[in-house]
Amino acid sequence: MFQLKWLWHNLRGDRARYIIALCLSVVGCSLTIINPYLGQRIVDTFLAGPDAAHNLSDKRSLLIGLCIGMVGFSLLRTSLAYFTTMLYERSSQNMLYRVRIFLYNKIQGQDMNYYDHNRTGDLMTKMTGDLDMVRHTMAWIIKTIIESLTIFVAAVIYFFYIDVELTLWLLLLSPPIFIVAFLFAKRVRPMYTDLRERLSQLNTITQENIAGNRVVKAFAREPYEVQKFHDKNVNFSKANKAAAMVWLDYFPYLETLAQGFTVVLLLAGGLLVMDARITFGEFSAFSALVWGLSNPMRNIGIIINDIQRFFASLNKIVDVYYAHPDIVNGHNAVVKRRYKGRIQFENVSFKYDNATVLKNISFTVEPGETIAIMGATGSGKTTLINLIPRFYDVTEGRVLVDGTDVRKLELDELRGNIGVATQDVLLFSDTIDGNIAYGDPDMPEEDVQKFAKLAAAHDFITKMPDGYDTIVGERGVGLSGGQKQRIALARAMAVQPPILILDDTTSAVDLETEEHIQRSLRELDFACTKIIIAQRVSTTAEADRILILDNGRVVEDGTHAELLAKRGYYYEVFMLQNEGIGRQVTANGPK
Ligand SMILES: Nc1ncnc2c1ncn2[C@@H]1O[C@H](COP(=O)(O)OP(=O)(O)OP(=O)(O)O)[C@@H](O)[C@H]1O
Repeated sequence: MFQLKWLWHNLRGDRARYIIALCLSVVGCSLTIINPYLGQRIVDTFLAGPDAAHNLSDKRSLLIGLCIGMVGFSLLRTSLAYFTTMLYERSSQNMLYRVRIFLYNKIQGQDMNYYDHNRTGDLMTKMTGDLDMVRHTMAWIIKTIIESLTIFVAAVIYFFYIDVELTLWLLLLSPPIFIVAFLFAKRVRPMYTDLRERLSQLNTITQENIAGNRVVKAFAREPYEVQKFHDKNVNFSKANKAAAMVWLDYFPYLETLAQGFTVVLLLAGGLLVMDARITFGEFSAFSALVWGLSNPMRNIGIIINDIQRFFASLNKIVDVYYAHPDIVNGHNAVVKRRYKGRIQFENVSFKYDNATVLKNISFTVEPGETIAIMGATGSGKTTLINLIPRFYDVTEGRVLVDGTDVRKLELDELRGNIGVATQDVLLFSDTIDGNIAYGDPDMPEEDVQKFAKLAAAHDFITKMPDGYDTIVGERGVGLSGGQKQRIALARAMAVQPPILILDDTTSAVDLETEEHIQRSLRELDFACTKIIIAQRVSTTAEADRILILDNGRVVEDGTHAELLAKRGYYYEVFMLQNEGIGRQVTANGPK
């Protein structure tokens, strides 16, 4: 069975420990028949046998020996159970640790397409609840199955040894119990798959809500969000109750049948005692061990419930476990090269699923050139630059860096040569220093400050209470939009890449600061090809070339002056913006 194979595979490193735990479970549970046997001897020899009174005075040492034996075996069983549980816990926790690392690496290695199609809340559920269900299976479900089976088999063998007929009478109850259990399992299985899905929706809502709490507050939508959460919570709770109710439908039958063991024992066993076919001691052994038959039957419901949860969780985990990104590292470069920074797009088209976003785009950027990309929102600018570091692969055509198709370049080397400041700025919960030096944690303090100055961030950073050691919260909470952008820009420049991609990075900074940044970008002390997405003519005007995108196509391509002369989209934007900013930029370039 696939699930067991998967568990076995991932138990690597702890297999011996786990097998020992299973063996000890079997040994420990087999010992359960010893005390009823000793009890049987005590009853037959000292309480109910024909020579009981005589034996009580004559064989006192045997009685003491049997009693000590009972206490000794109880202690032995308890110690074994303690040791066994420890082994189960250690092996299952070790496995959980390994699989969690594996899954985390898998998730890290996925491409953008994967993240587009997977909800964060769902991935979090896989990494936490689902993985813990797998651990629970190893440490509890399999253990309980093995122990219940061992006790059942040991009790049946012992019963057969005492009286075959009475044992068969008792076993008559097993087939109906298995039928009821089978019907229950069949009905409850889809419910747990559904339950797992609802849990994931609940987690997704919670995660989105916490991450987006500023938007929620800004729109005063707390009651709406509470209601949304409430709906999902009710949804999950209802599914949980429904699954529990199904169990209650079957529980009375299972419980009655399990109780039936005692009834059959009392009736049939009592008759056999009266017929003197079995002794009182044997009857007492039967009654002491009858739980060995009825308890596993009672546990069946709980075990089936947990197994179904395990199946639902494992199905989710293997989605990640066996997921293969489309964009992979073809080979590992021994020495990472520094590129010159030549970028070519050759007849590039791109589709997200079925929607074509870029159509037949061709252009070349020479090393050291600065190219600006402008266009209406949704025209495909971000998508276009995402193709250079291979966040996505082209659908048609080729993207080349230094004359080589990016799909043939080593991925880490390629990405290591590109500094990106994305449109949505994400800063980590770390110091400002740590955020700027993210691409090179060994970066000296002076360099961090140098790039912060270039990004016009140094002044506001030094005014903060702890300067560069100020911890910025998740998503850069505590900083303004423009401040976050400047830290992200410093982070991108700090790796001194031969290719720098800036996606609307100065949209939230004032014009004066932007000018400072423009100057810095012009005067960078390392060779660098720059691709800048911008909406302001003041940003694009100085670029060596400007591309205008419209609906996924390059509709204008030229210098500032050439595009103004064309009197197309760029000219219109220029006119609109110049009216607003007092004609800072002229048709001959910026002043
Ligand atoms: N991950 C995605 N999955 C599916 N469609 C997407 C995805 N990202 C963007 N799109 C679609 O692709 C088109 C181009 O988006 P893109 O982000 O490249 O535009 P843009 O020009 O950068 O816009 P903006 O200036 O608003 O940032 C849009 O229609 C958008 O809805």
